[in-house]
Amino acid sequence: MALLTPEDLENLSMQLEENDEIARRVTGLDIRGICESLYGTEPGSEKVGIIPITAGNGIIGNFTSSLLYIVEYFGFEGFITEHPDVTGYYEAVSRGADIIMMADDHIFTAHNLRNEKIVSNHVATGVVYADIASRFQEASSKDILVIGLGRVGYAGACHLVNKGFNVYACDPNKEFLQKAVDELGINPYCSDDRKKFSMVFEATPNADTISEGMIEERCLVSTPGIPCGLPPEIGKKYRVDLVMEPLVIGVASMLYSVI
Ligand SMILES: N[C@@H](CCCCNC(=O)[C@H]1CCC=N1)C(=O)O
Ligand SMILES: [Mg+2]
Repeated sequence: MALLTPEDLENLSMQLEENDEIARRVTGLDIRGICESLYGTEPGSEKVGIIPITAGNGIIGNFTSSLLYIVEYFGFEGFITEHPDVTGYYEAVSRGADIIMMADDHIFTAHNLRNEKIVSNHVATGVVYADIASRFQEASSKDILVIGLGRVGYAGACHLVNKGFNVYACDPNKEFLQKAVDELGINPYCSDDRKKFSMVFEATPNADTISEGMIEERCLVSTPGIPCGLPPEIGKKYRVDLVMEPLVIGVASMLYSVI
């Protein structure tokens, strides 16, 4: 999984404001509205304990402080434990956390101790970015393209199939593609197909995964990025609206999915 860097997490509030405005313009809802509509939930007074984890590559600068900012922005009460790891877990529960958030290099999870709901950042991120793409108000049909069928892309594709969209998907890994065809009934797509889309959900760890032949004149691309799959010159030429930021939208989706 692509690990965040402290630089990815600089000026999150500006990235959030920009994406809130774009989401509102192209879907009619801001991030909060999309999460409420997606999960049918609203924040109560849940207390969120954020635990730094030293496993693997260890602490990422700005990570837990970014989580605290996001938790509070969406109306929850949050705190970062003084200690990391197991000691931090004990501290969070002792301090009355209703929801525990923590991440090693493989899984970033939110676990609600009260209703026992648990979610990974992969699933929550895939679902919310796919949902954003599917809400494009200028979409010309129910056809939607999913690029990447890893843990994030697969979760998003599954959500879109359940919402009744015509899901076309591609992945260089033929096993990932076959699994999605077999289990989700998606239509396999390859870039030399003549079909163009006005809604694209991209979930790959690569740049330049979106090519001119894939997109219609008006098009919404929704992706957690890192890096961005849309080449800037194509974005300009086709007046593409892009919803992309590294952490906030995925974390908001995690929180709303476990309350
Ligand atoms: N153990 C570290 C956090 C490690 C997070 C690694 N996971 C990612 O970078 C994922 C999360 C969203 C995008 N990539 C700490 O507690 O500071
Ligand atoms: Mg995100």
